[in-house]
Parts: sequence; structure tokens; C-alpha cells
Amino acid sequence: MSAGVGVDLENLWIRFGDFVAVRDANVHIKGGDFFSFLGPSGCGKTTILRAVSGFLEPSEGNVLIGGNNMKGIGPNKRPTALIFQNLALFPLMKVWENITFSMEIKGASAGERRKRADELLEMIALPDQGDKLPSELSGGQRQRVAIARALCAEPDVLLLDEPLSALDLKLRQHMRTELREIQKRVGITFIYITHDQGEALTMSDDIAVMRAGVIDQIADGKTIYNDPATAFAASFVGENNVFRGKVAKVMGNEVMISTNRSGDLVSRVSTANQGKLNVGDDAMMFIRPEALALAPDGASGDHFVTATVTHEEFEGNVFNIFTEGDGGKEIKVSLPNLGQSFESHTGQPITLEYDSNNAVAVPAGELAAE
Ligand SMILES: Nc1ncnc2c1ncn2[C@@H]1O[C@H](COP(=O)(O)OP(=O)(O)OP(=O)(O)O)[C@@H](O)[C@H]1O
Repeated sequence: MSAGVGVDLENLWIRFGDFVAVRDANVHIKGGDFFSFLGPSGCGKTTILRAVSGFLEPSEGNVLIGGNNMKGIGPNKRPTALIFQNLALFPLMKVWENITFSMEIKGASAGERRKRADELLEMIALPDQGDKLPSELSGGQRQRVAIARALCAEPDVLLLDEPLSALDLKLRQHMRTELREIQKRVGITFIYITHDQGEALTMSDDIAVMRAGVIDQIADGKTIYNDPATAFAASFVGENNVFRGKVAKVMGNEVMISTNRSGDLVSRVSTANQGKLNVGDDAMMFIRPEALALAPDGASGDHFVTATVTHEEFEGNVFNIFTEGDGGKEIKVSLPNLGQSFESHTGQPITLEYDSNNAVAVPAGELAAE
């Protein structure tokens, strides 16, 4: 088992002509971690992966693998292996031959190759499947074979470019667990890129949230979900309700934000922004649908929002109430279904309460597209 080799991006800039695809990225990926770059299409994730694998030279800055600067080192000389969405297994080769293709090129004997293939098949939980053809496996099994093939070359770092996106939803969800388990077993560094927040949250030790070439936040999934650093991170990862306004008062790590429609609201300031929100600043407050609750009649104060219910839906595990709130923006409330009866509120005004610890304020900024 490898101790894991770290990867560092230092002041990395990547330009295509005048277009800046990656802007001053600084990332430290710990050896043996499962690290994800998460962001919408076109934000620069693949470009970063290409710079790590050596298929692209950065315009400025450095890529370090295991502390070694990779400048001028070509892709086949780097201790990395890359897995794409398109697996490209050789259809006429048996599974074990596919897995050990890199050894065959180096002249390893059939006996050695078979032994290594069997070890790797064990690793990906597909023992006894080596003599099949790729077409005799399921999509998820083929994906695991592609991983085994990449691992056979004994990379220090495995780079995965949206490897699950061609699979159907159920399989994709199942493969998250599989991938994470394989990564723990081999103990090498995985760098994963995805636009799917569910994948990033379930598998990663740490996540870099990217927006238009810029890394907004690097943290573990729980921190990004509960304590986002920017309006983009708050709105891209998970569902969130946003309230816009100006900071009316600063009270330690809390602020009071005055909004046009909902009055004054009190919120915790996200950790990354503590001390940075001042009176008069444009701010955004985010509250998750599950952090809002129906308030008892006659509630008042600054932990309450009033809104009019537009429609409701029953989703099985939760009952969703959609309301028109601040500036006509929709506010969603998700109440857990604990077997209680739900009274319809459609068309009625309601009051929603929240705990200021579950609300988070950041400077006003760009929101993720809906
Ligand atoms: N060779 C290139 N020449 C010019 N522009 C490029 C080149 N490669 C990428 N880009 C641009 O750089 C930006 C980032 O591209 P990149 O492929 O890294 O995005 P991404 O986040 O991986 O998106 P997706 O999830 O759609 O793959 C895009 O706007 C893309 O058009």
C-alpha cells in the first residue's frame, strides 16, 4: 500500500490566447486523498487535469507531484494515469489482457501478467471475471476494469475525468461507493473532476469548488455545504434559498441584514468571511430548505420570514412548500415526513422560522445558474 503522493498547484494560470481558463489556482492535495474539482461545464476542471497529467503546459505557475516540479516533463514520464468517461477498453481482448496491457508493452510474460491481473481483479471486486470479454460485463463492471487497467501501470496519482457520467443514475450512485472503496484499498491519490455535487460530496476528502476559472473554496464536503465561502459555492452545492440585502448591524460573528421584503434578518457570517462584512455592504444570506420551519402563529422578530405559499408537493421523504418570498424569488421549505398529516397552505401567507446558526451570510456575489 502506497503512503500516497501529494499534488500541488502553485499560482497556476492557463490561458488560451486572451481567454483565461484557469486563474491563479493554488491547491494542496494531500497524498492518499480523494480530491475533487467541482464546478459547472466550462469552468476549467478538465484544463487543470490536463495540466496535472502533462498534456498541457501551464502559462504560468507550477504543478508539483510528490514535491517534484513537473515543468517540461511529458505525460508518459509523469507518475499519473488518466481515466476518461469514454473507457476505450479493447473489445477483442479478454478482461485480464485489457488490465495488463501496459505490462505487455513492457514485455512482461503472460504468467506475470495473469498474476497481476488476478490481484487487480480482486482489488476491484471482480475475481474470476478475467477471461470474459468487455462486452460480457455490465457498464459498472467495465468501469471498474478501466480503473484496474489504469492502476496496473502503478501510478502515484489517478486522474479521473467525469468517469461515471455515461452510466445510468442507479449505477452511477452505486459506483460512487465502489470508487471510494477502491481508492481506500489502493491508498493512492485520486483527483476527480465532476459537475455533479452528489458525486463530489459522497466520495471526496476535500473538494475545490470552481467557477469560471477561479477556485472559490477548498474544504471538505460538510464545510462547503454548511459553511460556504462565496455566494456561488452556497448556490451551486445543494439547494439553497437566498435573501439579498445590506448589512445593517454587525454583532460579533453575526450580522443583521435588512432586506426589502422580509425585513431584518439575523445570520451567522460564514467562517471565510468573518470580519469582512461591514455595515452598508451588499450581502446575501442563505438558508437551506431543510433549515426553515413553519413558525407558530404570531411569531415576530428577526429570525422569521414571511411569504405566500404558491404550491406544495409531496416527495415521499419530505413535504416541499414553495413560497414567493424576497423580491419575488422562490423560497423552498422541506419538512421531513415523519408520518404527520400536512395541512395545505397554498395561497396563504405563512411565517417561516430559522435558527441563525443555520443561516449563513456572505458578501453579495455571482450565483450559480439554476
Ligand atoms: N484548447 C483550447 N483552446 C481554447 N479554449 C479552450 C481550450 N480548451 C478549453 N478551452 C476553454 O477553456 C474553458 C474551460 O474548459 P474545460 O474543458 O477545462 O472546462 P470543464 O470545466 O472541464 O467543462 P466540462 O465539464 O464541460 O468538461 C472553456 O471555456 C473552454 O472552452
